[in-house]
Amino acid sequence: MNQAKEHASAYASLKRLGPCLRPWRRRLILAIVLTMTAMTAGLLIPLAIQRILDGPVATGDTSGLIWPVLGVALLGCVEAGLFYTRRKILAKPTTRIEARMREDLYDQLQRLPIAFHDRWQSGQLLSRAVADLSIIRSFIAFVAIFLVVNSITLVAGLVVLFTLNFWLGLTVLAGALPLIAISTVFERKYKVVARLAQDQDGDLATTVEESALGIRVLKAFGRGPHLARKFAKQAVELRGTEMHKIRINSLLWGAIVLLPEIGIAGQLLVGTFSIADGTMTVGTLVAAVTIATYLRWPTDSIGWLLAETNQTASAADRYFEVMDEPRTVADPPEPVPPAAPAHGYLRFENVHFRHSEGSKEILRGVDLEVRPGETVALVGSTGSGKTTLTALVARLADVTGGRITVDGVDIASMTLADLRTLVSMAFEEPVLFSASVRENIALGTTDATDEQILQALRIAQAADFVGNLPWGLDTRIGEQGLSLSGGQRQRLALARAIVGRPEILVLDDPLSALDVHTEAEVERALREVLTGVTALVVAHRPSTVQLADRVAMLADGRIAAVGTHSELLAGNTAYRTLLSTLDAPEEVRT
Ligand SMILES: Nc1ncnc2c1ncn2[C@@H]1O[C@H](COP(=O)(O)OP(=O)(O)OP(=O)(O)O)[C@@H](O)[C@H]1O
Repeated sequence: MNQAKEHASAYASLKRLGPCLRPWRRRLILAIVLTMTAMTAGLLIPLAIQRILDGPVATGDTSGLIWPVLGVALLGCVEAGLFYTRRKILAKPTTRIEARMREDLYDQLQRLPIAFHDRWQSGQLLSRAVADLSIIRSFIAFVAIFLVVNSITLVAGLVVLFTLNFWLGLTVLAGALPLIAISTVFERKYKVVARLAQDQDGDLATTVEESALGIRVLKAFGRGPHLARKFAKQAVELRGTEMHKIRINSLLWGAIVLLPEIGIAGQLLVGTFSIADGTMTVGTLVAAVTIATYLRWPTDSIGWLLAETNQTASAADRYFEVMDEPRTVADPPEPVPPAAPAHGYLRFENVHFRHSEGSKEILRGVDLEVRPGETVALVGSTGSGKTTLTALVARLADVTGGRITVDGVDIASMTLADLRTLVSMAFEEPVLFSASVRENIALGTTDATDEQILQALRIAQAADFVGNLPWGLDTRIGEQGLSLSGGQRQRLALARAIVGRPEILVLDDPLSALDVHTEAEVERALREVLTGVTALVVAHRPSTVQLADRVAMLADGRIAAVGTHSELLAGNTAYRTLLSTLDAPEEVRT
């Protein structure tokens, strides 16, 4: 990409922040005006000094000294007061803008399809939600304002200098121009390294997060040292990139210190000769040097501010990368309400599914009906697509062909909220959140009463152990419920699935983590719930098959056989073979 294109793309990225800033534009403009006024006050101080030196100091007449001195003090107070006010009036908009963008990002993450989350590392999302948004906040609060103000101050200061004395102005300009050119070159290099550091930071966050979540697996397999080495390697890479950033910055700062000093030396040289031949006053030289010193921050900062601007452009790119992801699983433009009253009649009609364009088709024409109140167990060899099929019922992904209906209404034509009131799920891996038991169960339905929660816990055989927790329903369960046993977590996940009394229950083998005794208890309880509900249950164990009225066998992306367990056992060789590969007590197989 050439330089013009790069600038255009950084500008385009920053321009996209416009709508986020629009509600606060008056305050932002006021902040720029206040900062401009403060800088002007600062620029006037050297002119007052010139008056003092060429007046009272040169003539020895101190009678008129009071006004310029008061003027300097007043200008100082105005400058300080305006800087304070700028910070104060910007605090609210910048933190609000950051919070709003963070909320929007979180909302987008909730609405993006599972396929997106399968593709993206969570650490990358975390670093976008935290580090990148804080870069954007500091850009709005500081960098953007000073980029405008410092550029104007630089031009205004040079105009004042040229007005004081042409040659003094030229000397400062001769120092400033190469500095700005050098800064611009460094800034371009810095941008590339800054983006690399942001991405590496995201990778590092992913490793830390995954190691924290998977700590049990890592310990059990003794993989801690391996992960530690991976982490150390990533940390060293990030350090290398940060060192590269520091090297670029050091060279820039070298130029930033050297060139203005040379400019001041030049001013002193020109000024002293001019004073000697009587074409300049001492006051003018001191004023010019003071202005040149005052212009050092606006000059020095241009490169750094441009680098920060580029860093913000890449933070904005990273933010909008996520925000631009299409919400492929979304409400239809003209939703159809579910049938009323709902019966929970679930039908798969020639359902096809593939994960992405061109990838292998996992489901290749699934036809299956689950009648109201019926429980159908879904069996199939590993990788045959059972989990995929169940995920389609709650639209965690959308079918790529055919359709799924509930009571004759295509689920793709309902709102997601309506569909997810009708359909509830429990997964093989029960995920619990860092919250109270009550909050974890109430995820299943937003307006659950304590009575409904307790009823769901009783059915899932979880009421006793929850009752024994130190604060009952209010007990906070650790991150992902790690302080509970696998069986306890699974029972809470089941309670969550049934608390909203859905018409259709989809269970992706939620019994797999339970011991034989507890599994039997939950199965007994489930039988009660399943009476009034349509259920599709993925079964990995023959004992789970016992829950079902009928069994559907998935093979080669289609339903290869449907019938009762005994029918299939008696008449289907493939079913018998499949069951023989599953882990089960002998008595269940017959
Ligand atoms: N995100 C994904 N992208 C591409 N392929 C995937 C993805 N997730 C799963 N698959 C593939 O889809 C196929 C079906 O997977 P699925 O998890 O539905 O099988 P399953 O029958 O539930 O298996 P198991 O009994 O082992 O749980 C597998 O071949 C799997 O590798």
